[in-house]
Parts: sequence; C-alpha cells; structure tokens
Amino acid sequence: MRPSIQQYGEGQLANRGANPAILRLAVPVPLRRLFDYLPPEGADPAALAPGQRLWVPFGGRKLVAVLVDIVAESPLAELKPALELIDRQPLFDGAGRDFLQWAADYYQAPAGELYAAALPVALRKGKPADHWAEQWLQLTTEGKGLPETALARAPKQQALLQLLLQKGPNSRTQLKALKHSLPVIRALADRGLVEWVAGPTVPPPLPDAEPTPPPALNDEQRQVLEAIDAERFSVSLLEGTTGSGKTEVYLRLMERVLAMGRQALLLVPEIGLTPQTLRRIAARFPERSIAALHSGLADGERAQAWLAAAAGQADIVIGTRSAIFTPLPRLGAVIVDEEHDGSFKQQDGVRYSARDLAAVLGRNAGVPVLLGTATPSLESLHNALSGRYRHLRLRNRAGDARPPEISVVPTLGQQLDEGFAPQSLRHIGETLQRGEQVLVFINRRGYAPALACDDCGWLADCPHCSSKLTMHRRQRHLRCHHCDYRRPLVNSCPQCHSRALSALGGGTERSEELLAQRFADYPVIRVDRDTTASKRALDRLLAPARDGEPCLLLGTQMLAKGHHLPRVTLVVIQDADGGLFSADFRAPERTGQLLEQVAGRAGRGDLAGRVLVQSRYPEHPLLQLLLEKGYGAFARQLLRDRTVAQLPPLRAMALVRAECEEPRWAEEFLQTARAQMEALAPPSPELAYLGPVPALLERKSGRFRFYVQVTAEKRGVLLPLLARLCQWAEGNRNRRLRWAVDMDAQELS
Ligand SMILES: Nc1ncnc2c1ncn2[C@@H]1O[C@H](COP(=O)(O)OP(=O)(O)OP(=O)(O)O)[C@@H](O)[C@H]1O
Ligand SMILES: [Zn+2]
Repeated sequence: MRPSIQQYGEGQLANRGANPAILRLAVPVPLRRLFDYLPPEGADPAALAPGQRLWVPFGGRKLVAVLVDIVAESPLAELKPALELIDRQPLFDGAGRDFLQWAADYYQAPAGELYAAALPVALRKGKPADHWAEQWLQLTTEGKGLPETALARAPKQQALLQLLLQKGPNSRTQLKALKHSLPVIRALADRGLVEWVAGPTVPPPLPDAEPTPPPALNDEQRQVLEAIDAERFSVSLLEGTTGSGKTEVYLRLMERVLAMGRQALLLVPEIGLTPQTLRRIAARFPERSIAALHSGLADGERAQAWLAAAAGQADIVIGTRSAIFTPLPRLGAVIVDEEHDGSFKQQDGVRYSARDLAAVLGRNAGVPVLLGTATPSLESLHNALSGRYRHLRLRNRAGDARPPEISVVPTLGQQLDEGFAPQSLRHIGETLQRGEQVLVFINRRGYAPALACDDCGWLADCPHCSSKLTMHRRQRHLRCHHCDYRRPLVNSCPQCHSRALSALGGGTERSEELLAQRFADYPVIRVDRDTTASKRALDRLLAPARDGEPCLLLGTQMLAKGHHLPRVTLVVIQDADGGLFSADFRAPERTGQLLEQVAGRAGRGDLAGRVLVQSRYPEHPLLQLLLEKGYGAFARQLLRDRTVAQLPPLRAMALVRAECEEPRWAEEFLQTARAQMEALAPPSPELAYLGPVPALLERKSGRFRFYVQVTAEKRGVLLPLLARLCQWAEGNRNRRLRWAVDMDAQELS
C-alpha cells in the first residue's frame, strides 16, 4: 500500500495556537539545548510545522536548523526571527523527532548535531526538498468516473487507465519502469482523463537484477520465522552459523511486513552494502521500491533516496549506520545484519550505536527487531542469554553445504616464507590445481608495518602519532594509518645513513608479491582499502572469483564478511595471534569474530571447505576453544570472564574523553571532570571510576588523548551524571582542548 498524495504531509494541521508562535529549533552547534526564534518575517503561521527546516542566524553565521516544537512563550525576552522556511512539508514526523530526542538524551548529544547527522548532506546544507519532488500521474474527476473497460478499443490507454484506477496515482519513474509510453499518457491527458501533479519523491532506480524465486525454507529457518510476530515489538538475536541462510530469513521477514503495507529497514555494516547485496534484494522484490542509503551515492541521489524513505514511498530501506535516523512513517520491521560489526558504532562526533538504537526504534514503533550474525557481540549474547532478547538459532548450513574442517598450523620454529608455513603453501597450490579458489586473510594492509635500520636501530615513526609508519612499496611511501601522514620511502637511514634497512613484519602487499610469484599461473586478487577505493571497485575485483575460475584472493577484513563465493574451498589465516594479547579487553572478542567469519567463507557451495589457521601459540586456551568448539562456546567463555572482571556487558560503561596538544591540559580537565562526577555520585560497589588514563593510542594527529572510565551496575545511574558533566564541560573555554562523552564506548583507543 502506498500512501496517497493527500495523506502526505498531514503534520501541517497540528500545533496551531492563538498566540504569536515561537519556534523551538535544533541548531547544529555543539550545545545541548534547543534555541528559540520568531517565525521568519512575513511567514504564514499556518505554513509552519515541526519537522521542517529553516535558515536561522546564529553567531554571525547562517545555519540550517530543524523546527522541533512551536510554543507560546520563551524564557528569553528578545528573540531573533528565523530567516527563511525551507520546506513546505515536514521532513521528520513526530515519531522521528521523538526518536532523535531519545538518542540525544541517551548519548548526551546536542540535538542539533544529531538532526544534522540524520539528514543526508544535500539536505543538511539547505537544499530544498522540492528539488527532488516527483511528477505523479493521477486520474481527473472525469477519469475516475470511467468504468475499467471504457477504452477497450485502445488497449494501451486501457491498461494505463486500469493501473490508475486500481493502484491510484503513479510516479513518472514507475510508469517508465512499467513501460507506459509518453504518447499514451498524452492521449489520455488530451481527453481530460489524467493529469500530472507534483508529489513525493521516489527512490533512484537500482541496477537491474534478474528476478529470482526464493528457495524453499528448511525446518530451522521456518521455526525462526514462526517465532517472530510481525505485529508487535520484540528483539530477537538470530545466532546463525556462517552460510546458514540468515539473509533468507531477513528476506522472508521483509516479505511479510511488505505484505502488511509496511516498510522494512535493513541495516548493514559499512563494507556489507555491496552491489552484490543490493542485487540480491532487488532480485527478490522486483515490484517494490527500494531505497539504498550508502556512501557510494552522489549527494543528490542520497537525498532522493532519503526523501523517498521519509515520505513512505520506499518499501525497503537499506543502509549503513546513519540510516537508523531516517524517519519511516510506516515502519514494519528493523533488521540488523552482522550486528556485531564495529561500524554500527560511530566513533566520533555523535557517538551512537545504530545496533542499540534499532531496539529503541522497534519499541517505539511496536514492530519486531531482528539482530542477525554468526558471531554475536557479547552485548547481544548477554541480552539473549538473560532473556531480554529472544534467542533464535540456525545451527546448520543451508542447502547442502557442510561446515569447514579447521586445523592449526604451528609456526614457531618453522621456516616461514614471507609469513607462510610450507604446509600452507602446499595446500594453496593443491587447491588451485584442483580448479578451486583460495582465500588468504592477512589483517594488515601495506607492505610492512614498520621500517627499521639494522645498524643503529632507527624506526620510522609518525611525527604526529604514537605509532610506526607503514611501508607501502608500490606507492613508494611510508604512511601513518592513524592520521594519514605520508613521506617518501627512504633508501638509507636518516639517522646513520646506513643502507641496511629492513621491512619488519608483513602486510597484504608483501604477501601478494610472494603469492603472485609462487602461483604465477593463477590470478592473485588483493582486496584491501588500497585496492578498493570505491564499492564498485570491490565488486569489479571480485568478478573473476564470482565467475568460478581458480584464483587466489588475498586481503584484510574486507574479505571476511558477507561474500558468498561457493568455489572458495581453502581459507588460510596467516596470523591468528594478534588480538589475543592486546590491552583492549574487547580484542579477543573481535579476533574471535573475525576468525570465525573468515573461516566461514570456506566451503559454502557443494565443495567441502578447509581452514588453516597459522599460530605461534596453538596451545593458547582461547584459541583452542575457538577452533575446537566454535565461536559460540568461545563467546560464552568470554562472557564469564567479563562477569568476573565486572566489565561490559555485565556493567554499563561510559568514557569521558579529552585530547589536547598540551597533555597536561587534557589530564587536568579530566581530573576535574572526575571530581565533579564523584561529588555527585561517590564511588561505590555499584559505581566505579578509573583514570584519567592515556588512550591506547596515546597521541594522534599531534594531540595527546586521555579518558576517564565510569562503570555502573545500572545504566540509569550514568545518564544524569553524564548530563551534569556535559553542562559543566560546555562551559570549558579552552578552544584547543576537545572533549567528548562516549556512552557504551566500544574502543579504548
Ligand atoms: N532454504 C534454503 N535452501 C537452499 N539454499 C538456501 C536456503 N537458504 C539459503 N540458501 C542459500 O545458501 C547460501 C547461504 O545463505 P545466506 O547467504 O543467506 O547465508 P547467511 O547466513 O546470510 O551467510 P553469512 O552470514 O555467513 O554470509 C545462499 O546461496 C542461499 O541462497
Ligand atoms: Zn600519524
């Protein structure tokens, strides 16, 4: 069901008072409050409604603000008028505004910045939404009065008439897709039966996809779907092994809510929104209008997709993190794919978690929320095991695919060739010879993570960060992966002029060199951030692999998720040890997820899969648990460890962060911040403070970084505390010091 043009924009009728109205606006500035303005001079009060954008003057600048409320009185005596109304229709409906306010309160974010984050760039900059308004063809009164068979002698006109009588107004885009030609439309218009009117935006068309019928569900999938009630709110964790057909479950849930006349929102990780994903969804729902919101779109297309979603014109909305803020007037289900993925948490600016907000959005709308993954975050697993979320499982691979066989290749004392054990290289060769594909996972891009002088011990450091420079041989430079500082590759040591320089450690570029040499008869495809500047580049790179030719794929975590390449039968993980010894308590969890996801790329088709995991410490208990019992058992053990250590998700955790070129200022700021919080809520068994301590990456882009960590048994204790802290910190006049509150922080770096 599509809303008719008359329904669109009904918000305008609300909120009329007799008093001269005062506009309460969310202005995009880092202050945690709303701002009152008078209506623009000469504006028709009846044209104003919450959810519209206006231009406002602010501190000598002109900003795009969003109208949140219209009130009768303001505590301020003198108000400035807003400059100009931008939208005729509200962009945010009441539910959308309530949701943003909830998020602002929870994450201690300035509402204006959150509204700005919710809008696509073109709208954030003030471009009028009318720019993307679509032409709609509707029947005139005379046309509506005709019987369906009135034009039997002109079949094309008759078909169009029938369409409009049955489905109501149709957009120009859709008429084109349905192949109703302009001359036919003109013929009806000349007879006074149809007319064009301006109406809501429709999403830009997706690339063509062959419609594909769904596979028959297996028993496990059917049980999962039966457990989800599409009529009411619930949060379900779908813990389904890799290749178990989770995506199929998403598609069926979407189908169900679409049939109810609702919209489905699908959130995917940043690297998951590939043309392949879009094709799969478009192929299943050829009749539906689908809005994809991703960074690969031009600003205009993105605005168009967003407006179509907000106007209720898109049936399916698929997007990355920020798509959670798209107002969806007929939301029917929220699905989060790969819910454990770190990209759902924004790490700067407004630090929200789209995964966690999905549950709030579902609750507000009274619709089901489905979090799917093969490797649940400990947060979601804890919620599922404690009964807060429903726990749904898919234990078997879909179709005929079997789970891969996993073995460890010990590397200590072995003669390694650029990081590869002889056994691994032998298996790679044999697999290629059988005409199958190999995937090699290396968690580091570039040629080598450090360059050192063998004579004096000089190391290439980043001058701005507490980190080493990575050597990129092809581009002939050294680069910092934290701040992007670059300098040309040197041939001799800048300190002692020795020419004995060594590249330490390995990266994708270095392994590519070796593998291309060793297996010269086969294509070697390197996939990392350096080879895939755009989403399309990744799609193109993977094309030979999709065609099924024997080839060697090698890359970083970009290869770990979402790809379905049925002819990959061998996965080699070059180094499993990295994350087992980090200072970040979340590192083992992330390592486990990554290894399981990479391993899950093996043997997804008819051919059996095999995984080789190279490790220096094959006896490490966590690694053993992961490899022998799988991620499920591994994660449950980590959860027990976190309970003992009183860490999230058993406790709520927030960080107050500060960074400054002058380390003392950041530390002093945080000491005062901690004292302020302790004065309000002294430490107790339920509430603990730590710090200020230096962040794991102590210096970044020239600034020293510290944090204070607050953990509490109940989340509710933290919110008022942090709100008061923000009030105090907003008064901080040191312009060179940056501070932030990070609720449910994911990174200690
Ligand atoms: N009921 C089914 N019968 C036959 N094949 C199926 C069924 N369900 C899914 N498949 C197929 O199995 C393969 C894997 O399914 P899908 O990609 O949905 O798994 P997934 O759990 O989302 O995978 P992952 O998260 O590991 O990427 C796909 O090719 C899909 O078409
Ligand atoms: Zn740097």
